[in-house]
Amino acid sequence: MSADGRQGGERRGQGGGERRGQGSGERRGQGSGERRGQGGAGRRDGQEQRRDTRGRQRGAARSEGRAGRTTAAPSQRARTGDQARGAAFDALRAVAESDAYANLVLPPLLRERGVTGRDAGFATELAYGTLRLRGRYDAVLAHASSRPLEQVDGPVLDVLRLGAHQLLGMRVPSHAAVSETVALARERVGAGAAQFVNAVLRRVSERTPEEWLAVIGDAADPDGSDAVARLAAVESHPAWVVRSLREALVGSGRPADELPALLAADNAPPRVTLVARPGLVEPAEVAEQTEVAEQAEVAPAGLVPTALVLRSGDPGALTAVREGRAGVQDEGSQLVTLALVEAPLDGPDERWLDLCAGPGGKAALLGALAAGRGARLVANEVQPHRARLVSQSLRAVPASAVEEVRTGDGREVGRVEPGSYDRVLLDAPCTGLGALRRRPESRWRRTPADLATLSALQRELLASAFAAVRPGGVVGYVTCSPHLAETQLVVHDAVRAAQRAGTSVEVLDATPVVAGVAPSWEPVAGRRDVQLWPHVHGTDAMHLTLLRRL
Ligand SMILES: C[S@@+](CC[C@H](N)C(=O)[O-])C[C@H]1O[C@@H](n2cnc3c(N)ncnc32)[C@H](O)[C@@H]1O
Repeated sequence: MSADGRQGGERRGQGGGERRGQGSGERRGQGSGERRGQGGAGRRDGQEQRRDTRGRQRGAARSEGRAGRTTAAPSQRARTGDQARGAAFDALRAVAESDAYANLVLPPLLRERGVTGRDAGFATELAYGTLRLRGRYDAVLAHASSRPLEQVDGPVLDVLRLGAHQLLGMRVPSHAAVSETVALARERVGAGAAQFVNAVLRRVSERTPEEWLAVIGDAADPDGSDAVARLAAVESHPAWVVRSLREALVGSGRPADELPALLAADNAPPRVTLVARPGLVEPAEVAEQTEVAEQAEVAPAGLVPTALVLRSGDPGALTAVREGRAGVQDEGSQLVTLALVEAPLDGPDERWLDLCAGPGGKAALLGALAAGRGARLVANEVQPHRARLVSQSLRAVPASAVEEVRTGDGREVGRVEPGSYDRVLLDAPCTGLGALRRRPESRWRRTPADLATLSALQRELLASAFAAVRPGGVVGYVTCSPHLAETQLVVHDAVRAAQRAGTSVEVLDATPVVAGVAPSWEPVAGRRDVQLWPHVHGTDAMHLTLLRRL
């Protein structure tokens, strides 16, 4: 909870995600790989004071150069609504109408409107939290509304969801949450709809969040026999995702009863993790820069030595991040990259390939490590604009360690350059079901049909990786999805297909390698691959299988 009675907002830029169709991985702009500019909540600057205890902006009119409006009648002032809520609403509409990504539309909206500091944090948590918890809030609103939600216009429903998140997810005082949201409704969807919003939100405010969870859980699962339906409603995930995550937990050797904790972790804003790229900057130097930047605070992230958690402040304010010597990168991404580089290898270790490199977070870490070992990296990416981001991400890596950043279809590389690389990273395009906390809307967009398309692509890319690596070389197969159809099944099928085609590949035991780079990580009995989890490791649910071509 913040000093003004609301829960702290999410840092801007936290809710990563990629453009549609680009599969998984880190967020766009990450380091330049991941997004920058995570100002938002938690900043101890003058902006913090600008929101009063009712969650309203104070002095916003003055700071936005519209001081003249403050002389208007109170009713007229209310109609101007609130810039932060307005921006959150517009982001939700862009997501609904234009298939936009919230984390791509909201930051520019906030910049254009001069919403900064604490207000930006409020708007970000409001938008991202509302999107993540949409399923839960729709179940609540269905109870509170006199009309079936299917008959409520999209913009009105989005206003209601924003109100529900303030009441139940952000603990904005009820009177402020209702009156400010009704003002927003009046401004954006009209007076009649505002009355409806008022009536529904008042009903929502009559119960505590805990009471609502019991109500919607019981409605979804009246006789206590359908745990998936209950969890889907209460933890706001589509039922097929709940089932898939349960299968992934069990299939990776974890107990099914961890499922509620996993789903809850998907609903929490992720922490901002920095990578200090080895040889380019020391973690201690990054920490010192945060002292200079004053508004930042870092601490070791805990799993791998390159990772630091940025507790507050804007990563973009750090010189090392601006220069590309450090970046914003999930700790799981760091772990799998470090593990590939540490995998035992006989013979030369000179030429590395990142087969699906965009936007370049792992490529930058690989490049930094390659520079320290006298190796050279080829980074391949199918989309030209993402290949440009890879180059940007590699800007601090010595040129001698970067052979080429190229645009091309990774499925062709094995055929065109057979047996040419000592280590190959395949960070495959995937559903991103392991990074739902970063991509607020993605759980509602993904469908089981995506799995068929993506897993076919993953198999082809892995076949290409097997062909591109030299005999004795190592392939790291990585996804930021734990879905078994994208992890274990793809590996199993691709190994068998390679065998049939005359290429022998063995699955290496990744556990000693990962234990070497992440001493606090605990292996799971009976498994040679590695599956990370947000509720256990605080990372995205990254998967790693290490393979050697024989
Ligand atoms: C999971 S992301 C990679 C994230 C990246 N490794 C990082 O750490 O920043 C997958 C990438 O694969 C790219 N991709 C999709 N199909 C591809 C293909 N056929 N060949 C090469 N890259 C492809 C996508 O555009 C996307 O940039």
